[in-house]
Amino acid sequence: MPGKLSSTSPTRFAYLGPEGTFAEAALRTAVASSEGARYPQPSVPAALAAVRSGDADAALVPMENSVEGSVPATMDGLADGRPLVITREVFLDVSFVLAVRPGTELADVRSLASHPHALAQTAGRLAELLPGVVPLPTSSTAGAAEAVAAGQYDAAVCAPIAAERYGLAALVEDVADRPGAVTRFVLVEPSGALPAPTGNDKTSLVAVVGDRTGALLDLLSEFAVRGISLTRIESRPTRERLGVYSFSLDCEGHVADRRVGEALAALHRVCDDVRFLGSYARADGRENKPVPGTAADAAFAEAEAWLAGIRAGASPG
Ligand SMILES: O=C(O)C(=O)Cc1ccccc1
Repeated sequence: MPGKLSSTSPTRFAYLGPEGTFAEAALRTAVASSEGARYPQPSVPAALAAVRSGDADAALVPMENSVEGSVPATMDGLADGRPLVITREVFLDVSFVLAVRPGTELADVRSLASHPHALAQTAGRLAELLPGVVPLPTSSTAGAAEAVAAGQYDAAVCAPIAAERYGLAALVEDVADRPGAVTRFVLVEPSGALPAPTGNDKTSLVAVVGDRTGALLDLLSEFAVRGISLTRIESRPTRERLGVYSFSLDCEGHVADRRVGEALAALHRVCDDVRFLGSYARADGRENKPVPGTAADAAFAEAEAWLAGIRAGASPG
């Protein structure tokens, strides 16, 4: 693996590279350089593989965008393979420039490349600016900028900082169709890492439901009856056959909270498969909804004591 760090290094952070990606910007906002070394990877699967192999201690990868939705490589990379867990989420405002080699004008641009999410968020403007130019996907925005510098494409959609990093000129600034886009990144670590509850946490998981009537309703009910609010749910193909899906979701609360732990245990009973993807501090600037008194840890503890009493032969109270 290029640039592998020695095991005596401080924390080794893999990220979707090369230098100049939004993932790098997100990592810089989340982790001071004194806390570890940054370690660019050519793709999301490569960043996750670096953690699985032990070449990196953690990886920062894009999870979803407010305009374009989830990043399939991250969703599928976390759902399959050796288990990893999310220990942190990071939100980043993204804005794009159309970057070219200095001297290139719009009329010279015959090829254009970027990460599919960047292309999707700029499709309207690009069609106006460059009619007839078919955009090509790359594994990152900065990867496209690097390829433009190498003469592989005429233009890239990337962060202003990537244009600078690869000696390109920003021919058009702010090329997004909708201003204000936010991307959510996640820091993932080997399974077993579990940040302590903060009181405002989220839990992520993937559940495979059976091909039967009401299977998704059963899954949702386990959250609803315990007063747990979902913040995201989406289906992904399991790639086994059409008709079998996994549901990737985030809910409010920490696995250490009784209601969340019991919901997870219930899913383990009612779903074909459940993978815990981590509990971590909520970082979108919003507060979890108030927990009904009947779903608080104290209510679970009281009910458990009551049941234990019955089982021990105490007179029903
Ligand atoms: O390619 C990048 O720079 C990334 O970090 C992925 C991405 C792509 C488009 C918008 C946000 C994040």
